Amino acid sequence: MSVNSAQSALWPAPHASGAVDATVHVPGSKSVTNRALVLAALASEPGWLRRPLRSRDTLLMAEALRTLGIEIEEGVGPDGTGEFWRVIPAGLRGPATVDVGNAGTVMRFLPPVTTLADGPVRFDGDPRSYERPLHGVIDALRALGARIDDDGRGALPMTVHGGGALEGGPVEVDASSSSQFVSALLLSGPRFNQGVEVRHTGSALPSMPHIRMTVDMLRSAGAQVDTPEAGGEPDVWRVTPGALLGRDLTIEPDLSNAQPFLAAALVTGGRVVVPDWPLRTTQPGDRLREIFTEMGGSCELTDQGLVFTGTGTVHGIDVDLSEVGELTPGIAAVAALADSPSTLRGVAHLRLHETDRLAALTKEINALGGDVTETADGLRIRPRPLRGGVFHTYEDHRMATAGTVIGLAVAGVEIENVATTAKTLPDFPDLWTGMLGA
Ligand SMILES: O=C(O)C1=C[C@@H](OP(=O)(O)O)[C@@H](O)[C@H](O)C1
Ligand SMILES: C=C(OP(=O)(O)O)C(=O)O
Repeated sequence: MSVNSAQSALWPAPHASGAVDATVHVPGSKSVTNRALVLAALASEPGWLRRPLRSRDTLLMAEALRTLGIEIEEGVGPDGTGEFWRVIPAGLRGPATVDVGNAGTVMRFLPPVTTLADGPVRFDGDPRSYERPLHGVIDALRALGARIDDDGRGALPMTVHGGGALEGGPVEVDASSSSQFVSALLLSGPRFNQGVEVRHTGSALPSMPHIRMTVDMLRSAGAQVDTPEAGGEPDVWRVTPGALLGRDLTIEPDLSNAQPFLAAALVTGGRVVVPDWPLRTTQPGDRLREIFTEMGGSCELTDQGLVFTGTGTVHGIDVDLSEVGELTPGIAAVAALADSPSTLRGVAHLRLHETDRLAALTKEINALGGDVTETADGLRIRPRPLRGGVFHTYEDHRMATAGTVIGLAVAGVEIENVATTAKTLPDFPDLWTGMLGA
C-alpha cells in the first residue's frame, strides 16, 4: 500500500461486545529506549539493550547513530530474554544526514551528540518537525560553543558543524515548550569538556518525570548529576564531565502505551493485565494507576504485573496533566465517555506536539457528537452520547489510540491512518484485536 493510501485508509475500530478480559504484553518504552541508545553510543565501552522498542521513533534513532559511525548489532537472546541491541561506541563521524521523522527525542537529543562529530551533520524530518520547537537546543548549543546553520527560525532543517568536541559549561534555556530541551543537554553533558549546567529560565517546565528519567539513566551509566531535588538550586541541573559506562539494560514496557489497553478495561468494565509493570519507574505512564482509579477503575500490582479492573462506570476528572502531558489524548477519550464533566489542565504545550493535540481532540470528539472546548491550557469535556464517524488522526499515534478507545464504546467509529501508531506502538491493531479475542 502506498503511503498516501495507507494514510487515508479507514480502520473500523472494533466495538466491544462485552467486558474485555485479557493479558497484554506492551512493547518497550520509547523514552527509555531512545535515552538508552544515546547513552550507549556515548559510552566508553559496548552496552546492551534488551527488549528494546522497535518502532518508527526508535528505529530512526538507531539509524541516525549508525550513520554517525556507531555499530548496533541486533539479535535474539536466550529463552525469555527477547530481542537485544548491542551498541558498540565509536568516534562520531560527519558528514552525515539524520532523518528525525517526527520524533521529538531524535530531533532534540541528537544535535548535542553531533557537536562531538568530526564533520557537519544535517538534520531533516517530516514537515511537522519543521514546526516543533527546537530553539532551546539550538540556542543553548551555540552558547556552549557549537556552530549551527539553520534558516533563522530556530527550527529544522539545520546543520550542526561538529568540531570533535564541545566546550560546554553553564547555559540558560527556556524549556517551557518542551522538557526535551533539558534532557537533550544533560544526556550529552558528560562528554562536553566542562560538562554542562542547565538553568531553566522560562515559565512552568512540563514533563518533569521525563527529566527525572534522564537523570536516573545518566546516573546508572556512571554520570554525576546534581539536581534541584537533591538540594540543588531550583531549575538547575549540573552534569560533571566523565566517561559513561556501557550498561546491560532491560527496557521496561511503555506505560503510556499501556494506556489504551487499561482504558479498554475501564470503559467496558473488564480486566486487563499488563505483565512486567515496573515496581519503581520514572515513566509518566505510572500515573495512570492513580488517574484511572479516580476515573472509576481499580488496580493492583501483582506477580503477574499490573491488574487493572473497571466497573463499567467512568467518572470525569479535574486534573493537572503538566507532568504527564503525553497521557492527555487517552484521558480525553475516556473522559468523553464518563458520567460527569472533566477539566484537563496544564497542557498548553501539547499544541506543539505531533499535531496541535488540543485542537485535534476538540474537533474529532465533537465531530462524533461530543462537547469539548479548548481552554488556555487544556480541555473541558462534557460527556454526551456519541455517534459513529471518521476519527481523523493527523499523523499522531496518540490520536489514533484515543479514537480507538472511543470506538470500543461507540459503534461505527473509523480510525483514519491507524498505521500512524507505528511511531511508538508497533502492531497496535493486532494487539488490540488480540485483546478483544478476535
Ligand atoms: O523526553 C521524553 O522522552 C519525552 C518528553 C515529553 O516531551 P515534552 O516535554 O515535549 O512534552 C513527552 O511528551 C514525550 O512524549 C517524551
Ligand atoms: C509528544 C510525544 O512524542 P515526541 O517524543 O515526538 O515528543 C508523544 O509520544 O506523545
